[in-house]
Amino acid sequence: MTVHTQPVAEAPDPRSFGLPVVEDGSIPAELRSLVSRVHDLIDVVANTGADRETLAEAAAVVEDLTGRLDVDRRQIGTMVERTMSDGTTEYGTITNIVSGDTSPVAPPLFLERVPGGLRGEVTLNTIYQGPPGLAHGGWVAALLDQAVGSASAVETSPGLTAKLEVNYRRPTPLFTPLEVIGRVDRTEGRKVFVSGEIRAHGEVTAEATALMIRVQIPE
Ligand SMILES: CCCCCCCC/C=C\CCCCCCCC(=O)SCCNC(=O)CCNC(=O)[C@H](O)C(C)(C)COP(=O)(O)OP(=O)(O)OC[C@H]1O[C@@H](n2cnc3c(N)ncnc32)[C@H](O)[C@@H]1OP(=O)(O)O
Repeated sequence: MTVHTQPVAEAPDPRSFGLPVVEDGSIPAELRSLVSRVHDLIDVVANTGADRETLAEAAAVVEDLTGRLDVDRRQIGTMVERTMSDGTTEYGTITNIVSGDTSPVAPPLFLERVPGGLRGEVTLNTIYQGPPGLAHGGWVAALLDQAVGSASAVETSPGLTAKLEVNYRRPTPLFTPLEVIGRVDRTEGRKVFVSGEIRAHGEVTAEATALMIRVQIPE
């Protein structure tokens, strides 16, 4: 007797909220390289002293490239599924401005799991400058928001930030490796109390406490 088996369709992970999902491993190396080159371009453009002729040429080249790349745009909300160092997966929007794989504006921040939360390293260039040589306070808050939000998502389930309090202890320097940490302190139903910090040379430059509210994951 021959038994015909049907391949079982894998149910979509509810953590992707029914949105299109791209696996991080399937992002072409060429796209990753382009994102990185454009990231460098943003920093260079913000600081260039090139002559007018070169600037005009560059603007035309970039305009042309923009036109060529503006095809098959991804749906807003497209998620990336990332496999962490411990083998677990997490979801985030692929263009997330702080840590999205395809965002040329993202620093980028790679967070890895540690007991109770996440830890990552990032070095900021002049794209993120506020005061001279220092990170903009809004970006410091954005890094902390992402770290605590992602920690809450991986330790419990995804949610939105209801409240974020940042204490700026010391200036956060550019061009210096920063350690970014987010952790879950306690959970009460949908409320997740989280905290995190940024360190430069081992010293805390900013710390945050936040309240994440877990959203209903569709059945
Ligand atoms: C369409 C949803 C899709 C979600 C998909 C998520 C995928 C995530 C994937 C991967 C994570 C990656 C990480 C991201 C990191 C970055 C995070 C951000 O940038 S988030 C954007 C900025 N934040 C907002 O835009 C929130 C705007 N606010 C709201 O939408 C609502 O206020 C919300 C959802 C936060 C709460 O609204 P309610 O109606 O669901 O719930 P209520 O009943 O008001 O609150 C629940 C409990 O929380 C308390 N609460 C709410 N806000 C509070 C506050 N500000 N302070 C103190 N308590 C508060 C309330 O008192 C209540 O407590 P009691 O249950 O009664 O004990």
